[in-house]
Amino acid sequence: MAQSPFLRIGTRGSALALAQAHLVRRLLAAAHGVAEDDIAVQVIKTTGDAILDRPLSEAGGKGLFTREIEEQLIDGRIDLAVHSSKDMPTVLPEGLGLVCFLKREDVRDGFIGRASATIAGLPKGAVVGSSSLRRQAQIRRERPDLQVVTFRGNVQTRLAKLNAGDVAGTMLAMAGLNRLGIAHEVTEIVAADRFLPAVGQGAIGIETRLDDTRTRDLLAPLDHRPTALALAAERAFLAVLDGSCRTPIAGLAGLDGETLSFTGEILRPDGSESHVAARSGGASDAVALGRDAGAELKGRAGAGFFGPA
Ligand SMILES: NCc1[nH]cc(CCC(=O)O)c1CC(=O)O
Repeated sequence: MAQSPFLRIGTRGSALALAQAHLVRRLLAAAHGVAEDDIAVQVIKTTGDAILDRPLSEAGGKGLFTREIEEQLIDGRIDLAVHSSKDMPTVLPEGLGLVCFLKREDVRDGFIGRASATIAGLPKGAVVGSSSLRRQAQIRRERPDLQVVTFRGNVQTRLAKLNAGDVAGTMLAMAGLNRLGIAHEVTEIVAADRFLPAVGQGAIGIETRLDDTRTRDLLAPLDHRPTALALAAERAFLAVLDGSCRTPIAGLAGLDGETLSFTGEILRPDGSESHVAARSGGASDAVALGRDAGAELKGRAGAGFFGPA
């Protein structure tokens, strides 16, 4: 590596995070005609990586996976941080922003079943593992008889628990499985209008200091406008509703020509009730579309919808 690298990327150390950071490194090297070795990838351990024994929603939520990385951005020890947009809080530290989104991967969830290839085929009362409150609620809505258990750890840990027979099935994002080259494990791909995905699912987001024009200019060729517009709508929706991380929320936007369509959903944790709001409009209205759908659902849900605070 050169004396001082062309760029310094910060990332978490999970296999998925590393795959994503290396993808961004490859794209940046190709876009600017530099060697991949001239772009440093720095692994940063976060509080979230260290907590494996309880649901993250109880440990303090989404910021747990980003704080240490953001400190290094602010200190200038790294130039950019590569994230799964899905894991990013809607409010970022002062001076930082998600300034670039790569073209989105598959937005859908995949079911990996052992007792049955499909969710519908699972025996009555079967145990399904999921770490996501959204997926837990969506599974319970379809199959109130199933026992849904919280299932933490990275993708590999979860597959190991599945193979050990701890559960009859689990659900993971197709995007992560594709990036890890293990999508062949999936026994049922679930359509996005059946399990509406998490806000940001499948989209890699890149965070920088907002005043770092050099890095922002270097990232510009990687930015995928349809994904960025979809994320603007989805994150505006989440920001209206995101009282806490203990809330099953889903949202997905897509650009067709210059028309942006957004669908958002909130669910009771037990899946017994859900509400959907949809909006479409011009690309320049992305934030307003998401916000408006969020406000509608907030009004329809009323206090206590997501359960006791
Ligand atoms: N919270 C973990 C997480 N964050 C992003 C992904 C998958 C990749 C993506 O959605 O972009 C995953 C794993 C999963 O949900 O299966």
